[in-house]
Amino acid sequence: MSRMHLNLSLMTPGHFRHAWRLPHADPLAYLDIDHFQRLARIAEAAKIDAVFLGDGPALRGEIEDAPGTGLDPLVLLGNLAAVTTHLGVIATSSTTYNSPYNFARRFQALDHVTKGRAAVNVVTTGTPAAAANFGLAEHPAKADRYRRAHEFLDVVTRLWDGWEPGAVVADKTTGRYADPARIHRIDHHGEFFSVAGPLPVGAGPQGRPVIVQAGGSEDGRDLAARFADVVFTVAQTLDGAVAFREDIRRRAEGAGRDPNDVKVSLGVVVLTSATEGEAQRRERELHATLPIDRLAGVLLGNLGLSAKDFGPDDPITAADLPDAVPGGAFSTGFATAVRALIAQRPHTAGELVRGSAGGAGHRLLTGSAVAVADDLQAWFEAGAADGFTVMPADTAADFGNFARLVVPILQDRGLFQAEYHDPTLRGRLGLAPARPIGALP
Ligand SMILES: Cc1cc2nc3c(=O)[nH]c(=O)nc-3n(C[C@H](O)[C@H](O)[C@H](O)COP(=O)(O)O)c2cc1C
Repeated sequence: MSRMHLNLSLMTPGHFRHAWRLPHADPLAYLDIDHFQRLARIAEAAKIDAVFLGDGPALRGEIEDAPGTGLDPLVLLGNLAAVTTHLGVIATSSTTYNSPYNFARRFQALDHVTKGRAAVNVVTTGTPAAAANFGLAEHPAKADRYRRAHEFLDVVTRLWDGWEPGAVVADKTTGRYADPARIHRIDHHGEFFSVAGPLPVGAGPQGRPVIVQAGGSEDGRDLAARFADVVFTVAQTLDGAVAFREDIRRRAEGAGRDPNDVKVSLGVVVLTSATEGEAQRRERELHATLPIDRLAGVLLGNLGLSAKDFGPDDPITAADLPDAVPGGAFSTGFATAVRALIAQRPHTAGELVRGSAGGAGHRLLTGSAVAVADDLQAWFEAGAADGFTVMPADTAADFGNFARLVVPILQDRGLFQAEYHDPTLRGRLGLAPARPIGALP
């Protein structure tokens, strides 16, 4: 029986960003390293593959009603390496608002300090506000962001591959430390970057950190087909998820890769408790924290609709939707997921907001541990994903509930690992050893 992969998001206070209002919640937990170390230990005890943090280099969302983006994921996740031994760490980082040399160096360092458990979730950044933090008058157009991302990852992977195995000889007798002939410059000159290389040190245990990609547009899918080891995706419908995974595998094959070397990790917001009744009660409590009118306006904007035309309780039909996702949407992937839901039947913006935990697209799965396990098993066995990136609805409750209540059911069914069988994340994901995509001189 094939096994699913499971990642857990550390997003705090939860994928319900307004969960900070609940009586038990600590409104500053998203800044507390003890909170995150506690979560990392819970995840490792459950044999979770990796913990994950989304990110954007700007204050995102309305800070007036909820915390948005939190601590820099690289700094935070690097700290968790010190309190874990097997748990992978997936830090989101931008190809638009970074230099490839520093990016390559930082994630190579993360692979060394985690002893082969590092992954980067590459995004082109969906938050226009980031542009002003980097001296740009406006957020680059998506096509330009993706063209830059291709060159960016080509440079990064070639830098990661720049030191051949055995470049360090460390001969104490002759005093020769390394063989310069086995350490390669890349001398890249392209549209966006000029980078000489090499990096100051050689590769970590994985050769290359695992590359996760999140972006569901045509350009996003092409980038994933060429570089991604894992694609983090979003779907509200089973058919939509199955079609996306088939498309990614087809595109990877078209890029000359083995489609089994690209794993699809489907995002799902999980709200689970020991009983169905308690889960439903908690869902009502979390829904009550949402500023529905404002969030409905954000969601309508992502669909290319206006809050002037649709109130939170007005049904949106497929006929109301523009032919294509608007260019300014946070993510085509998210908007496509919601459009697929509306294509099944009309939904109100309020329903869509509640059904995606107040966000813009990930499916909310509420239920008892058995019901959640049944649902994940059904989507996995239908070919919707190679695994899931589980986003706790209320991290203070659902992170631990998922790890302690749902994971053992999946393990008992033979659907998830009961032990860590490989010390590196790349090995555990069943990925081919890292190999040069860009040609070394
Ligand atoms: C599942 C998923 C997760 C994403 N997470 C982030 C994120 O954490 N930060 C971010 O800036 N963009 C995120 N995005 C958006 C894209 O990565 C990217 O930033 C850009 O908006 C293009 O997305 P698109 O190809 O889906 O249109 C995410 C997209 C998807 C589909």
